Amino acid sequence: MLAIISLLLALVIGASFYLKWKHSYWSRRGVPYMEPEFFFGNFKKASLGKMLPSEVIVKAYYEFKSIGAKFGGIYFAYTPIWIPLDTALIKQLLQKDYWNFAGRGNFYHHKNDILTNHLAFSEGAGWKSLRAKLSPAFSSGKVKNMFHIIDRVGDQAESIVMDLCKRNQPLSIKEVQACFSIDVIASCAFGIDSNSLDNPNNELRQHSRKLFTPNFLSRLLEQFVNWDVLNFLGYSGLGKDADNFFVKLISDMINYRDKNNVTRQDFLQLMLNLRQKENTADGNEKNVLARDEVISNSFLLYGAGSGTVSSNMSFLMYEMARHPEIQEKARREIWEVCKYDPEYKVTYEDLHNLKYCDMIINETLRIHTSVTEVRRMCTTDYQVPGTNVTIQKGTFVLIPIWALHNDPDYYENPKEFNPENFGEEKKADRKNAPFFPFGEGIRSCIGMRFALIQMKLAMVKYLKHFKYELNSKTPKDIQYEASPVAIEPKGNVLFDIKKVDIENYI
Ligand code: HEM
Repeated sequence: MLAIISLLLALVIGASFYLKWKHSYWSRRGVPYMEPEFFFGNFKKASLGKMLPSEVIVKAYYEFKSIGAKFGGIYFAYTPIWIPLDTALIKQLLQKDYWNFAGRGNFYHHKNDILTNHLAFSEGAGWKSLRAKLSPAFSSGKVKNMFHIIDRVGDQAESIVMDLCKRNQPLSIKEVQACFSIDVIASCAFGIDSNSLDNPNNELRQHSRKLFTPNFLSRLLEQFVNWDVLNFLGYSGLGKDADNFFVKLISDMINYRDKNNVTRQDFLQLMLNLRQKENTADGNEKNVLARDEVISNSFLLYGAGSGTVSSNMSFLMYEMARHPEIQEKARREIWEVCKYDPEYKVTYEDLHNLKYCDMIINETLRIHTSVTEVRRMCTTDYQVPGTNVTIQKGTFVLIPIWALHNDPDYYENPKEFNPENFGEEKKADRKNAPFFPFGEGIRSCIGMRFALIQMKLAMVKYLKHFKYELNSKTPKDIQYEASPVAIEPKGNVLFDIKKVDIENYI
């Protein structure tokens, strides 16, 4: 008995020394660090729901900045994460030295977990080749071809607002915008009319809700258990239900198009066109894009393109309701572009003339940076320039863009919503101020152009005919909640709607 107790005691003491040693990783490397706590590292409050994970990164940013450090280290449980804060260093990592950080370190299994075998999770040469194949699908010409899809869904959103206005009901912006974004991207990435605006509880929406619900337990499992073991045990990054649903949905659509010779101008078609054969170096033939790659990348565009746009539009409209004078200025610009005609249909080209709306979008992306960090994994040992610190291969890197965008050293009164931050007058100051809501460098967001067009057209649809005020149930101060792809405004955000008096604008 005594022997067993002694053995257990020795194991406990050994384990505790080992875990302490794991938590000394950054101090052993001479990197400033935030003091970790047992088991949780620096994410105890975040794990207990008392803080957002993104707020932990903001806290770390200011802690390191207060001691004049250019970078620092934190721990997710026992996994070290490196946080660079110096803007010159960040630019170097994302641009000149991007090849040292050619991965993101997400959970994926190429053979068995089809939906995670896509551009955003791929690394190195595989990523580079896939990115080159997919990039043409996001050119301005291709995005312009999809404008009519966004416009049609936008009209539907506009009539929903009209209907609510007539019935004197408040608008739940998160709900309507989520359906708006899902319908646009489902049409462009899967080629289906999902009709979430008319039927918010359809099957696609239900599976999407699960997809966008953060799952801390999964993230922990992925950190602690070998990925091949997880896969052997039947674990999938998204859950089996979601896997089966989305794979079947996209496969059915591919089969339908192949069988009926149907073509459309959307992302799915552009990827299907890449299935033609190419010659490989060894003289064989292979598809430029395999069928599974079409499925996983369609799914990626859906996942990356719906949550991000909808959270940003919800923040933007929240700010409009909080700032009636800014809302009014945007509306006047929209009427001007619409040639003061209530029936005028805005064109793709017209959107370029909405300069003040652009400023509002940028200010929203600055202050509420929905993708709060740019994530990388170090793929070859990297000596930080001007130091003797080496970041080891396999280290996670988080670039704290939300913190940088709200740092008073770069933006005066950073918590004040001020579109003038992106006006002509501040152009010179902006050169030194960090602003990269879509990331930076060769791996920045591939969907940026598509996202910006969608947001601007959504502004036209929401603002031209209606005014918004905060409903009494909606807090004046914006609070945040997390989703796996973005942060979004907390809770149900309701606005009271009034139809504008057209006489004031024509
Ligand atoms: C306002 C909306 C959006 C924001 C704020 C946003 C932000 C970002 C950010 C910060 C990244 C990481 C960039 C980096 O690592 O340097 C990213 C990557 C990506 N985004 Fe977006 N995004 C948005 C909309 C979209 C849309 C609409 C799509 C697709 C239609 C999309 C597809 C992607 C993809 C595929 C990647 C991975 C690119 C790669 O690894 O090569 N995003 N996005």
